[in-house]
Amino acid sequence: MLTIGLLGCGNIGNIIAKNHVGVEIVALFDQMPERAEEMGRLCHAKAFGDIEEFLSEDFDLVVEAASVSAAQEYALSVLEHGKDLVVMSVGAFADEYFREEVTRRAAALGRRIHIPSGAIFGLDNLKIGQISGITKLLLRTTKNPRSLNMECTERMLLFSGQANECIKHYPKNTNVSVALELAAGRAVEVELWADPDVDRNVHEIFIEGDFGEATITVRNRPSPDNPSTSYLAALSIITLLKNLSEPMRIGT
Ligand SMILES: NC(=O)C1=CN([C@@H]2O[C@H](COP(=O)(O)OP(=O)(O)OC[C@H]3O[C@@H](n4cnc5c(N)ncnc54)[C@H](OP(=O)(O)O)[C@@H]3O)[C@@H](O)[C@H]2O)C=CC1
Ligand SMILES: O=C([O-])CC(=O)C(=O)O
Repeated sequence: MLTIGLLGCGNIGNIIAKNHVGVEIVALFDQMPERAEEMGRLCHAKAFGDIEEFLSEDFDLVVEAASVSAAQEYALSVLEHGKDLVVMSVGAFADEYFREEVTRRAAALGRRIHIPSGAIFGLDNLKIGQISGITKLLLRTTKNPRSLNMECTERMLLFSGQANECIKHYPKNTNVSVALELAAGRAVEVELWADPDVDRNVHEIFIEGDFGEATITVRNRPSPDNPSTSYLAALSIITLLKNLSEPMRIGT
């Protein structure tokens, strides 16, 4: 069975710990050591307070569910320790130089980096953008101000522009925009709205290209323990882990 180490023992980490399928969690790390220890009691895995010791433990793959800065800080080290990597904080790869460095190192070391579909649908066939023209790619994200850690009394446009700029300002809320960018192999326009009248994390994706047009609307339930993060994101990573060791691959 695939063995994993969880880097980040917050909301997504806890959902994985309680619901994982087809993998064994053996090691845990969080910058708040008490969170790793508490989770260790829950899933009988070893909690580490030191990243080097965590990465030196014997397991196959690190699941990062911590933060964009954690992904940037530890990705190379994970690969150097002979482990594959699942990155939830995909905004880390908005930095092209960093992305190329990590990809080069993974190739040299024979390691793999997996990016889950996270809080959206449609990432699979959007990859056709790597071989066929996509002329428009817009993500409109709308969240309750609570999910954005702010207050407002009416619908308000917080950001309009490119994904790689948006993620710098909203690293806890717009990782999906960078996932879209990586899948399609082109820039993504982003609008980020706060709306006190919505109780879901809504992602509307507008795509036009040689294939035709597509519009995808995802109305996500926020996670009970972290309203910034949609519950779908945690389900997505659990499913990715389940599928990693299955012989048949589904989706582009
Ligand atoms: N790709 C996608 O579609 C989506 C991605 N995400 C991203 O997934 C990640 C996890 O989400 P979620 O579980 O809800 O977040 P939480 O904040 O609930 O949990 C993250 C945990 O990781 C810890 N952490 C943060 N930085 C570091 C670090 N440098 N080293 C070790 N531990 C660290 C946090 O500590 P502390 O509380 O002290 O910061 C916290 O305990 C986030 O980056 C989020 O933005 C979320 C939704 C969708
Ligand atoms: O969970 C969501 O709805 C999206 C999110 O926070 C992100 O992409 O960072």
